[in-house]
Amino acid sequence: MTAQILDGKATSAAIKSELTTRVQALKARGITPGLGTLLVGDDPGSKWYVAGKHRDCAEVGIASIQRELPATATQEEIEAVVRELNEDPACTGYIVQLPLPKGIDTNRVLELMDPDKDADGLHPTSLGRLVLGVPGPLPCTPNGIVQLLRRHGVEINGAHVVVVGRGITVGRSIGLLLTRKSENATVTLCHTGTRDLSAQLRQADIVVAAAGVPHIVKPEDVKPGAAVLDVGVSRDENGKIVGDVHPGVAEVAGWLSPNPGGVGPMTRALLLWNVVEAAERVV
Ligand SMILES: Nc1nc2c(c(=O)[nH]1)N[C@@H](CN(C=O)c1ccc(C(=O)N[C@@H](CCC(=O)O)C(=O)O)cc1)CN2
Repeated sequence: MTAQILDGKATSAAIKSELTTRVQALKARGITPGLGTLLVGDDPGSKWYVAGKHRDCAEVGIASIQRELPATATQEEIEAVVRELNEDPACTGYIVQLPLPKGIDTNRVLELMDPDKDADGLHPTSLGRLVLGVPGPLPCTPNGIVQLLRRHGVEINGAHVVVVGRGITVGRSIGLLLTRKSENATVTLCHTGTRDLSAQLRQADIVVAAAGVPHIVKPEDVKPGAAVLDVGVSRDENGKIVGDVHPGVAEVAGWLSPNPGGVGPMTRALLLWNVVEAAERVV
């Protein structure tokens, strides 16, 4: 078997095209959605991701507000910019690019954000709303995964999903989405304390690999025909991306998200989605 591709590039392009129409409708009613970004430090990867977010905004007609601080910025200086973005009417949603430099209390920064402007869906209020089933921004990578599966016709209803990794951006939050009545999956969350990861993986109809451990999901761990989403990003000695999923999985799985070109572009598209939805909510 050679797995069918869960094509994040094509799917994100389709979502961006839908969002362009929604942005035009908002503009016709006098509302211009604006995404703010706060980048602290000069990490080349973070710079590249932030630049990509603004390119995406330009593509769909969302305005851009870019704030940058040096790596030496203090907690107070970062919090001052967060307060400015909270007050800026042109900024209808924003993100603080992660990770923040060592020594900065990230949770304190995130908690200071106006939850109604949380474009990442990672503010404690947004996660609480998700638990309670109250409308609000959804975490971008988990929502991107749900969209990628739905738009390729992969059955989520009743599926057993095994998630590897308990980080807040993906592992911990995706279970909240997938166990909603609208998705109706059963979710097992595996992590470094899981005794027999292979045994868990072999039960999965859908695998979400978000551990950041190269090739942690091996072909012999995957049930034939399962859908496998490769979220982990590690780099080899040449800087090339190495995912959490071994390439041999393509011979066993029914569906596989490439990495790059799978979940990453979806994360970017779902960020724009949150900005548009937030603007639509205030109309
Ligand atoms: N505030 C946030 N910080 C971070 C997030 C986030 O969602 N919110 N996620 C990551 C970085 N990230 C977005 O910020 C991100 C990473 C990767 C991609 C992506 O499209 N990757 C490409 C490959 C790119 C490459 O070759 O390096 C792909 O998968 O095809 C998008 C967004 C950490 N910080």
